[in-house]
Amino acid sequence: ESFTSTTHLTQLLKTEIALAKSLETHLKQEYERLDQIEKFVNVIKDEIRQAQGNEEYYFGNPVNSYLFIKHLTADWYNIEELLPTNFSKNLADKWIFPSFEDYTGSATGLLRLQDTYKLNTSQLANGEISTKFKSKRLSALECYDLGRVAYTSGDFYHTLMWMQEALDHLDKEQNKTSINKIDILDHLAYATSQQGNVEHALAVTEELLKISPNHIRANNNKIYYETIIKNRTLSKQQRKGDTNTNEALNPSLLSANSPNKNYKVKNERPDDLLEEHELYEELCRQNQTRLSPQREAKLFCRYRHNNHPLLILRPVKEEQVLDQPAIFLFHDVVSDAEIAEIKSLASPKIANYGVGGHYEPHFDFARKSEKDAFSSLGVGNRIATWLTYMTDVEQGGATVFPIVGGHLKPKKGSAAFWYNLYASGEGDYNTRHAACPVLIGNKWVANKWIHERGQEFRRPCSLDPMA
Ligand SMILES: O=C(O)CCC(=O)C(=O)O
Ligand SMILES: [Fe+2]
Repeated sequence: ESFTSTTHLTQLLKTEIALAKSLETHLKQEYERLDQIEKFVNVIKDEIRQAQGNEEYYFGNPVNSYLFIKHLTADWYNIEELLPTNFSKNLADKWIFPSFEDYTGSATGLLRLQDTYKLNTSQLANGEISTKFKSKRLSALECYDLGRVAYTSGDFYHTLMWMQEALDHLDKEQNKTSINKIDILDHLAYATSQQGNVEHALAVTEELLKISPNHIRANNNKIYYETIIKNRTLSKQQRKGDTNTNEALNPSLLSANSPNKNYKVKNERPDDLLEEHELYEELCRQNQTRLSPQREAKLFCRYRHNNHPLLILRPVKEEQVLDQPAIFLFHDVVSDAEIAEIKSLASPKIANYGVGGHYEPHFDFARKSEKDAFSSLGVGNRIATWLTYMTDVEQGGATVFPIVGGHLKPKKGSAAFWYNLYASGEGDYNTRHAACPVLIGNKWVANKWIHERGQEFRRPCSLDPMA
């Protein structure tokens, strides 16, 4: 019978071999897929174990909260693709997930903290935010992903730092499969050249080509970088009339410089920062107002009652923290119960700052050019600000006054007070202020703006514009 003829069976054996091979490949892919999902589950289970019941402390660490948002966005998007259709849709219908903007926002917040508080990339990546606060050491992939966010927004200053860091971590990692060295080198070379280090970009590109000689972009870039260096050298030679061969033209010399061996590269922060912004950051790094002894001598603390019967029984602790403009702190003016109540009232006057959360320098009053700023309210301009601090902030998050050098550290239950307008109704430009990024902890504030209407007797007008 032909069905059992040896020739036929031999033919079918080939089929079986192909089947076994194909199934094995499939199984291998399935194991890899499940392995990836399992790794992700383990990461987030570990995170839950650390965060649950300890939320304030855990999320008060900027690296922890950045990674947390990343797990629920970028990382989850990658895992989603490994799951059956509708799996994630069913979850998304039931639960709130952060958006991709939340992810890039928290990355930007982390990079902002790095700039404002001059945090060293390696220390941050090793989880050493400060001597007191530690978090986990970032993996090469996590460093790379942070660099990717910077790269996508055209921020090559931070891309360079984080790709370099990713490379250093990769060298030390046992399990190197998490991220491809080629991808890191590719980004590093580009960021490096964008930051003006063409020779180094060429060295990095050559390092990449050693691993992947046929990498198309790298090959093109190599030619491009070499051309730049050559033209630059030529023009230098023309200027000097110098005919010596420049060292930079010798590619073997360049590739001898391994890009991950502490190669000194120029990485300057873009210098389009406003002078005010530099002042603001500088003030954020200080931990107090710096005043001359003469000015400091004018400041005072006292109990204040304004002849109000209740306040006579229990006067308010008043501390003047700045003379010009006069800024006061009133201590222990709101109770925990009141704070809880205020926090529950979602309103634009209440702010909760997250990772790197801040508020750039601004005035609370409307300038003359902004004629209609508060017209819909019909209450006039903001005469004064009463800013209640509803949390202590472990590190950072001060309210600073860049023009006059004021620095107020948030203190739970205290409130800051200052006049934005002179009695004439003119704005006091020295009241320009900002909220520094929160480095560690959580910051809640409530603003009470006191408007002009209704204050006519309490603070009568003056005709002197600066009174
Ligand atoms: O949060 C702060 O320290 C200041 C907030 C502020 O200036 C504002 O909300 O207008
Ligand atoms: Fe303000």
